[in-house]
Amino acid sequence: MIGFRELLLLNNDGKIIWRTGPWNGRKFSGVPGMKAVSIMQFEFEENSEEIIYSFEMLNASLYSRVVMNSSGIAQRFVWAETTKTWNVFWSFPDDYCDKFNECGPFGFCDANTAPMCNCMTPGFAPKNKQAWDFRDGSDGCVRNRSSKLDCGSDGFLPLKNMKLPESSKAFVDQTKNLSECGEICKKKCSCAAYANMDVTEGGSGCLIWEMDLVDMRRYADSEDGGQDLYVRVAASDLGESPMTKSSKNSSGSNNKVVKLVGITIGASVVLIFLIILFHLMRKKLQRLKKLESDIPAPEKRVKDFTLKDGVVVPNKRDYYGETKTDELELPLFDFMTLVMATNNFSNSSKLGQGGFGCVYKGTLKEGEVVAVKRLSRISDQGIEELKNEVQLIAKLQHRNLVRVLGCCIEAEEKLLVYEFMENKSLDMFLFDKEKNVTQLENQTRDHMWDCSRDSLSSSRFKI
Ligand SMILES: Nc1ncnc2c1ncn2[C@@H]1O[C@H](COP(=O)(O)OP(=O)(O)OP(=O)(O)O)[C@@H](O)[C@H]1O
Repeated sequence: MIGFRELLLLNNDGKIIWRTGPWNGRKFSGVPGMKAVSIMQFEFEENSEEIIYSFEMLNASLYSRVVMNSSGIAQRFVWAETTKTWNVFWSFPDDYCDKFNECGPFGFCDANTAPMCNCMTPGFAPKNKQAWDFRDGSDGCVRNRSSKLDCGSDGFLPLKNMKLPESSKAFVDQTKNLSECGEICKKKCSCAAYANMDVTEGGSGCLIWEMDLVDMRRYADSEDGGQDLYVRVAASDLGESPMTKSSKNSSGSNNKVVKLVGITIGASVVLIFLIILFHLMRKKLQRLKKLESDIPAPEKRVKDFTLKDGVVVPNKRDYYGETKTDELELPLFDFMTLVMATNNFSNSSKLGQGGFGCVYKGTLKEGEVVAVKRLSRISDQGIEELKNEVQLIAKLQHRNLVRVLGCCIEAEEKLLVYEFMENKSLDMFLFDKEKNVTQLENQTRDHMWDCSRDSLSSSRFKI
C-alpha cells in the first residue's frame, strides 16, 4: 500500500500548508496537544471505503469541538461550564516548526534549537549554507561527499521523538514488525528511512520512505509527539552521533551503572585491603613495641662488636637483630645469662682474681662450662681496654691458648667469657708459692715456654 494516514491542509493551489503527521495508534504524531486525556478518547478507523478520525467525550456532560478557521488554523475547544466559555484545548499549527517543510528535504525542525532548522548529523549538511545562516532552511540538507551510500554496508541512524516525514508516497506494510521493516529497508538500496506504523503495544507495522524525507520535526520528549525514525546513512557515519544520544541514553545509563558498580566494588576492595594492611601494621607495631619494652633501655643496651682487620668496630645490627655478617663476630652474652650462670657471681664460683677483676666459673643453660671475667668497676680498664683485650685474645687463637667465647657490655658491667680451663692458669704453676717452681723439672718448664712461644708465633697476631 502506498501512502499513509494523516491529515493535510492544502491551499487553493494544492500546496500543503501543514500536516498532522501520521496517526501512530495514539494520536497524530505531529500534534502534541492530542495527548491522551481522561475526558475524551480519539479514534482512527480505516476500511476499504473510508478513513475516519473521530473523538468521543467520556463524560456526556462535557462538550468539545474542532474548528478550522479561515486562517487555516485547526483548533479544539472544550466547554468550560464555570466561565461559560469555549477554551482552546489545542491549536494547530502551533509554531514555526508546524509549517510544512520549513527545513527542506532531509532537514528537520526543532523549536528548542537556534536556528530551528537542523541537518541530521553526521552525514548531512545544509544545501545552501548562506541561506541556512540567514534562517532560511527551505533548501534543506544534502549528504556530505564523504558520506557516500554503498547500499550493502549502509547503516541506519536512529532518531528519537521525530514527527515522521511526509508519507503520502511511503510504502506501507502492516504485517511487518520493526526489525523486518529494517531488513526490507536495508535490502532496498533506494530506501531512505523506515519506522513503525503504530507505536502502541511495543510497535507494529512498517513504513518505508524511498524518496526525500520532508517536513520532519523533533520533539523534546516522546510525550510531546513523534516516534523513532531510522534514516539510512553511510557506515562511516554510524560512529558517535549526537543525534543518537537519546537512543544511546539507555545503554549509556547502563554503562554508567556498570561503571558505578565497578568503581564501588573496586573502592570497597581497596578499602578492605587498606583496613587489613592497617590492622597488620598495627599488630606488627605493637609486637615491635612489646619487644622494645622487653629489652634494656638504649643506654643500657649492649653494644655489639665485630672484629674486622684487627680493628674493633661497632656492628650496625641491632641488639635483637638477626642479621649475620661474614665478619668475625664475637657473640654477645646477656648480663642476666652470666648472672645466672655464675650464681650471681657468688664467691663459691670465683676462680681467681686478675689485674682487672675477678674470674668466675659459670655454667650456661646448655650446660657449657665457662670462665667469666667480670671487669672491676673501679678498674681503669674501660671500653677501649676491653676492646683491645677482646681483639687480642680473639686473634690469639691456638689450641694451647684460652679461647674467648664472647663478651657482655651492659651499663657499667663489662664481662668477658672464656672457655673454662680445668687446669687453671699457667702462672699458678710457674709462680704459685705452694707449687714451687723449682718443683717443675727443667725439661717440663722448657717445654711450657716452647708451647707459649709457639702459641704466640703461630697465631694470626704477631708480637
Ligand atoms: N679460662 C679460665 N679457666 C679457668 N680459670 C681461669 C680462666 N681464666 C682465668 N682463670 C682464673 O682466674 C685467675 C685470674 O685470671 P686473670 O686472667 O684475670 O688474671 P691474670 O691473667 O692472672 O692477670 P691479668 O689480669 O694481668 O691478666 C687466674 O689466675 C685463673 O686462676
